[in-house]
Amino acid sequence: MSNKLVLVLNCGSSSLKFAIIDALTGDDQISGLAECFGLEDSRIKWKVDGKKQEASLGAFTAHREAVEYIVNKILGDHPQIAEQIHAIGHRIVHGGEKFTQSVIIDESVVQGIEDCAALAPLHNPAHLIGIRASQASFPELPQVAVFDTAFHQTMPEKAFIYALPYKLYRENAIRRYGMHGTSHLFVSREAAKAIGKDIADTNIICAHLGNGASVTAIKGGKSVDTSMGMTPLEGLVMGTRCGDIDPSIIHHLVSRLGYTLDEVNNLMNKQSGLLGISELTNDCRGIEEGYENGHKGATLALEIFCYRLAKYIASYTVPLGKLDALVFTGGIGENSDLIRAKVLNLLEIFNFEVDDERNKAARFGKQGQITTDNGPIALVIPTNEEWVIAEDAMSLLSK
Ligand SMILES: Nc1ncnc2c1ncn2[C@@H]1O[C@H](COP(=O)(O)OP(=O)(O)O)[C@@H](O)[C@H]1O
Ligand SMILES: CC(=O)OP(=O)(O)O
Ligand SMILES: [Mg+2]
Repeated sequence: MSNKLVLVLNCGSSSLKFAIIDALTGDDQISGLAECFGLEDSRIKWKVDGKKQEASLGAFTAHREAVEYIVNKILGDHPQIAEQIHAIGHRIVHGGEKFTQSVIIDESVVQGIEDCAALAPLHNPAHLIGIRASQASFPELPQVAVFDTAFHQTMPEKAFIYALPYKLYRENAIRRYGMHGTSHLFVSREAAKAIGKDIADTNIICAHLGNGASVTAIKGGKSVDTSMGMTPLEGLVMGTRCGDIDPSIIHHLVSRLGYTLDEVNNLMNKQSGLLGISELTNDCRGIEEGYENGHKGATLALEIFCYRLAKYIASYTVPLGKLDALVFTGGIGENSDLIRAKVLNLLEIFNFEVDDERNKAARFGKQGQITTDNGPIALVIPTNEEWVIAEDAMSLLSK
């Protein structure tokens, strides 16, 4: 059978991740990242057959130029790959309540994504630019939207309604939506396979720890609670995002300390989290290095990150009742044996017993159990959001 390749685009506010991926096997033929949009040194990096390449995109360029570069230069150099692309799959962070599953993009879908932009102002406008650019570059190919929020649409009202006047939900769609759904879905399915259980009978807590981070309680394959909220700001401590804080701090910053609302938004999204606490870096590798060298800020940031995460994990035993596996994924979850061990030790009440050898072995893309066989199971499962997007695109198009 000929390969069914899908070009997957994940447009962020200042970057674009892409992959050309086989929907059947999940293997990527080409993958890369265009970054520093709008700055003097916008650039693109990619990998073909394990070989890394890099180029400048030109000063002050952004999504459109990046898509054009992918089409004209990268695919131009690899026509045998280009001609096997059947569809474009777009990661869309916010689909509100309108999109409960992936859809083929038409003008009404574009309008729907635009309608959700107020709920994800950093993400959805960038996705729309990516959709328009790839429609222009690939007019003959179908485009599919895959939503981060869709997986969490199974949450019950008690998990998604804020304790605000109900009218704000009814009239303004203000509620918790949750993100990283594509990752939580993939990882929970793989975890069920790894422990030899049917996903329908499985209770899993999944911690996706990347630049953004969220934890989800998954019962019978369905999301029943998750830590991100109306936007990706709620919940855990993240690279540059604060996660949960007392909402009155916003009023205090504006009325007493003279911040504008835009400055507060920027502060909480881009200057907080690991970066804000450590006063060193948002990158977990740098935080770990600081911690090893006795850097006070990095040590505190690491401690708060693990403490908040452990508290969330413990609280998700409430909707689940019982736990078959705790799963770590995302750049931090897949690589930081230090953070995993710290979190499992904080969860002592559940009797997790870290197996140091297994914990060290499950890094850099390797899946595995990281606890001993004497207690509850914690696993590392590398995520693959791009594969889910490619699979969804091909299965929608074959209907
Ligand atoms: N070996 C490692 N040890 C600890 N943290 C790591 C390691 N490799 C990557 N990370 C961390 O993973 C995070 C990025 O995760 P990733 O899932 O790639 O993010 P994104 O949300 O952009 O997809 C960064 O904080 C990075 O420092
Ligand atoms: C929703 C979100 O936080 O995405 P990312 O982790 O890619 O920033
Ligand atoms: Mg990611």
